Amino acid sequence: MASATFLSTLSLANKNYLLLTPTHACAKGYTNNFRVSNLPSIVVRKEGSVRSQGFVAMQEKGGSTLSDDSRTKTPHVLTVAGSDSGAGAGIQADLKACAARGVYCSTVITALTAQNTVGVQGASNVPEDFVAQQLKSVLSDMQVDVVKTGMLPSVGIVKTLCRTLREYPVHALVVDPVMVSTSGDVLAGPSILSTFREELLPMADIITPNLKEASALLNGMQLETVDDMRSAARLLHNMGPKNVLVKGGDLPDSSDAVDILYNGHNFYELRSPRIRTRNTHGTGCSLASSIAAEVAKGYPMLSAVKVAKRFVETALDYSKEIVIGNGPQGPFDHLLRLKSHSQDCHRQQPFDPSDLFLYAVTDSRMNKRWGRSIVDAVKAAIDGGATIIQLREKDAETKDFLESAKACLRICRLHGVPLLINDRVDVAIACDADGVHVGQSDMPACVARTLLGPEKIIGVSCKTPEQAEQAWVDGADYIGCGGVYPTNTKENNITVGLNGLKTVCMASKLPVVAIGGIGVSNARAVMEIRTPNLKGVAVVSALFDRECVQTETRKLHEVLLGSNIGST
Ligand SMILES: Nc1ncnc2c1ncn2[C@@H]1O[C@H](COP(=O)(O)OP(=O)(O)O)[C@@H](O)[C@H]1O
Ligand SMILES: Cc1ncc(COP(=O)(O)O)c(N)n1
Ligand SMILES: [Mg+2]
Repeated sequence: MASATFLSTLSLANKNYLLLTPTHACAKGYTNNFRVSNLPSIVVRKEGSVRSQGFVAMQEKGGSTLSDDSRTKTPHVLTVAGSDSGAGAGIQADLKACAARGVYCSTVITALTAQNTVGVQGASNVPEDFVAQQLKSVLSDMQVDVVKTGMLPSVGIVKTLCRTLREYPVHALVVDPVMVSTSGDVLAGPSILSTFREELLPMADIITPNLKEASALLNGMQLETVDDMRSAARLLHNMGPKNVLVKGGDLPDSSDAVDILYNGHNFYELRSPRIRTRNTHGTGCSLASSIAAEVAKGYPMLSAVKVAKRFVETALDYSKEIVIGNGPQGPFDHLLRLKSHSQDCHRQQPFDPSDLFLYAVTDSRMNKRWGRSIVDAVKAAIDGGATIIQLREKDAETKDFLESAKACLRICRLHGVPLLINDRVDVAIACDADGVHVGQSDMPACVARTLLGPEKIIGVSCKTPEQAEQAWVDGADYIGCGGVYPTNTKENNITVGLNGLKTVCMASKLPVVAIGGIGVSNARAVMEIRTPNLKGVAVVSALFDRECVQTETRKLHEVLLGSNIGST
């Protein structure tokens, strides 16, 4: 890097600093801890430090305030590892772990492996100079916080990495000294051991060997007990890394998954119950990436390791029964999403506006008055022809509400009827309902959308064209418009009438369901306003404040069919 980019040196608190231009600092990867776009700023680098810890940014105007602006940057982990064609371990596991932990992950690929749940069928190293090129591309531009290493299959690649890291220092280095896959296949031979010991380990903030790898680094030392793991951690620490985590996933006869963390002063024995599952392929890679992710967010090492271990344990527990591949070691599900899609009868259907045809909205007080449970009420409404259900339980205790919601969801899924939760986004998430319905003073639809994800159904109550427009902008799927007629279900509710309904329908880009005082006697009049996006009626009292929910629902269904709209 040309020395012309140095502005000058500066003495602050008896330490020498180099002042770099932001462009230069950015190119060198020194800007990890603050916002570069906040120009004009001067980057101050502590002279002689190899790492970027302790970097400070200083405003050019108003000279004396030093500020760490780290909050504005996206945490970024670079993984330097091998590709696993089966995507359980290696680069693919790293990407998934980082995504699950909410950090950005870039990738430098060191080797391609032909791999599945049976084992490793082949491997091909990426040429050393191309590894160097990938490293430079990412590190010179992308403000990496933490580098995490996995499969480093040759001495040349290890040396290339160490050299590049000296040129482009990062905040922390996490080394998973991958040598043997869980299936027992060799991923990096013994020839790399001395380069690991002499060059890479001393640069590491943490190394995460499993039992076999710790043993190999310690010339074949036998590791069979937790005490052995402690001794190994101490010996490995002498090789120079700041922290050593000896992983005990493969510890024989242990009912717990025990890992030992040693930082040169203290030992921490981290225990979690051993999950009984075949799906442990990629646990080591995912643990190291998750540690890197937490460190990139700014957490101290002990917290990072604890959170990472809890994450792997949670994902293993969630994934213990998923079936991928025929071999002895399956991958697990980092994003905790695969199970619900594999159970056909529990799959959520995509939203279809014609589902709004006969929309049954429960009310616990009414059901109580008639001596029926919410679950029985929902069952009866579905039997009578309800096409979508909303649980609107304003007085229920959260625990009871959640239990009823889960029971109702089972019934709804069996019948292919969507189930939404009124107002309580937390309950909807907890029971994996099909969506929520929110009012104008509830959680804004755009926030609910962020929490629920893109495919859940979101409905919003609207009385005006402006509210309908906002619902569209916020990413809602439908709007509920009313009260069309006066109703006792809601206190102080303004009645918009058929005219108000028509105005909102004509302005709305979304499908509309009419609500408020609607029943057998007036449903036809509502549907006869005949705007194409009015898809149905939502009903509370006319179904649930009656003796027989099923009969009332059926009657309303017939009236709606007679009005010749909507459902096909
Ligand atoms: N069956 C399991 N249940 C819970 N945690 C596990 C299980 N197997 C491994 N782990 C944990 O996963 C992480 C990776 O460990 P390990 O499998 O020993 O590493 P590697 O994949 O490198 O061989 C460790 O934190 C370990 O304790
Ligand atoms: C490309 C590649 N890198 C690493 C591993 C280690 O896997 P595990 O995390 O199960 O020990 C692997 N099997 N393949
Ligand atoms: Mg393993």
